[in-house]
Amino acid sequence: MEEVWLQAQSNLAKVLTHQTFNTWIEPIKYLGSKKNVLLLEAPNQFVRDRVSESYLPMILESVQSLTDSQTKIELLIAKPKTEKPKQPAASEVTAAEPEACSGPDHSTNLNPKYTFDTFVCGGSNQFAHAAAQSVANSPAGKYNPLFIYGGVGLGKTHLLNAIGNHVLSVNRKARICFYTSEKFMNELINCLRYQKMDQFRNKFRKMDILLIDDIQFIAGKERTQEEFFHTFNSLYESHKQIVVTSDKFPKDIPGLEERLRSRFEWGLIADIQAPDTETKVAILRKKADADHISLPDDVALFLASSSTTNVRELEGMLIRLGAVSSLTGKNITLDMAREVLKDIIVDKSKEITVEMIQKFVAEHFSLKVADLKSDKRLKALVIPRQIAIFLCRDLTKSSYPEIGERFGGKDHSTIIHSVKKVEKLLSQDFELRNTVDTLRKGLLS
Ligand SMILES: Nc1ncnc2c1ncn2[C@@H]1O[C@H](COP(=O)(O)OP(=O)(O)OP(=O)(O)O)[C@@H](O)[C@H]1O
Repeated sequence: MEEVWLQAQSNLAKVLTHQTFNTWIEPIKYLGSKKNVLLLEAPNQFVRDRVSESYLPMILESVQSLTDSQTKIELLIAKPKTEKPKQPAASEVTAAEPEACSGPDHSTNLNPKYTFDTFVCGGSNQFAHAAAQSVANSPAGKYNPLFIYGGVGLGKTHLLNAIGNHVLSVNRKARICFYTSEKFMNELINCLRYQKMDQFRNKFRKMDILLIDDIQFIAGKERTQEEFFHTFNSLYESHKQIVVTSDKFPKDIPGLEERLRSRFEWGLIADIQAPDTETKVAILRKKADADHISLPDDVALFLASSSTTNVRELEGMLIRLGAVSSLTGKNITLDMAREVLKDIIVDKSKEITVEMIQKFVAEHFSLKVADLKSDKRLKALVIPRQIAIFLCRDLTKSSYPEIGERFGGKDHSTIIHSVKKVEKLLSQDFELRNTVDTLRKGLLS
């Protein structure tokens, strides 16, 4: 059975990111077996709970594909050791002692490029921009917490950094920290692993300004929400400023604890909408000037008229044009932009087919389309297959039986099961959610 566990781990390593694997799967050790039960051991209760909550079905599937469907898993908690915990190997990126646990952290994580000066204010973002400026000018004043929400690539992170950079420019000694909620969670996990929660708490609770990006990712993460809740309370009670961003309004974040939701609503909630064409042109102009790219008006308008509202994508187009221009020595023209961006500025009416999805997903996971259609139960195939099926349901008009037919004649109940499985994982596993988002975006672009 030990061999089985090692093989299951190595199969899981292929489908999970390095970070997830190192944080959750690698620390699980083989303990023994009795009858058809595989006994595994988590280093502590926190890891045990989190793995049970989010990864056990995956682990079980992996183990059963190597043994049989009767195999069960019992995940126990390791007995506390009295000696000092083993230090991680240098190669264990995520298991490295977190910043909070390795002494005072003087770094703010702020991106110096994201300031109010480099932010273009237009109708779509003026409310959030004004709120951010007000907070930057008088932290912990009227608007505490400030909750900024809006779609992907609309400037939330930029504004969050702008607040921090402004405060720092006025007061170099201000204690500011910018964190994504994912980094907050990973640091929490590592501090729990190394039993250094005091340092974690001290670090965050001594801040003058706490800036947390993409707070929606802590939804459903019980322990992270609890710790964030206490951090929030401690800062709020000491009249320190908290600013968070999210892709949704607090009420619309599934899995967000009620007590956090209500706190986010204590202060000011400001949204950022998709930019209109004029704002897109103004952003492109500013970016072109900053990067010394000569951008004619008609080309700026051509880019701005593309259907994307994601400013990051617009910037990407501009950077690509700038690169082609400097490599070929040719000026940017409308014809050149049309040619260079023909794969990016796309015909949105393009119809997505099951075959396109199968090919795209297979390429993404370096698999054969035939493997996706097969009935093989290898872990490295099961998840990509389920994702492909989910995307077919999501992006095409095909019915369950039609999708089943195209996936090697599978029964429609198998297709429904796959769709439901991915739907469930999407709310628990942000790595999987990122993968699905990337695939969806790639197919739509
Ligand atoms: N109004 C704006 N003026 C100037 N640059 C902008 C503006 N809005 C967005 N950008 C730029 O677009 C890029 C994406 O913005 P940002 O990362 O802040 O988006 P976001 O809303 O945080 O996205 P995500 O949801 O992916 O976290 C950044 O390079 C940012 O500088």
